[in-house]
Amino acid sequence: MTEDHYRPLTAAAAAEQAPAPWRVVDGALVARYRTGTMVRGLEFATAIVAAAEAANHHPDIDFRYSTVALVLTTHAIGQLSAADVSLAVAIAQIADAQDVGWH
Ligand SMILES: C[C@H](O)[C@H](O)[C@H]1CNC2=NC(N)=NC(=O)C2=N1
Repeated sequence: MTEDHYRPLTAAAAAEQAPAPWRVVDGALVARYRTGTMVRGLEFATAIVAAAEAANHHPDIDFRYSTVALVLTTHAIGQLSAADVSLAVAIAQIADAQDVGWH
């Protein structure tokens, strides 16, 4: 893990760099996606876990019948880092690829 990977970020910087629907709440990046069914939610979560494993950086996942909600923060430094933004971007790309919305 390079130092840059866990480069600390201010809430403002993370909010600016993370794509919709990600936003900063209480010092963490959060997003809630509407999957519509738990089956699609599992497909979405499975792709998220693959990206998390590849990055060795993991979100908290709240997996429900029609939504998947996510929280990202860097436990190793107890605050937001570049790794959180990077994974948020990857998850937003997975959502786009799977046509998962958030409204
Ligand atoms: C040893 C391993 O690199 C660490 O435990 C990783 C795993 N995934 C992680 N995920 C998150 N969100 N924060 C971390 O600090 C973190 N650390």
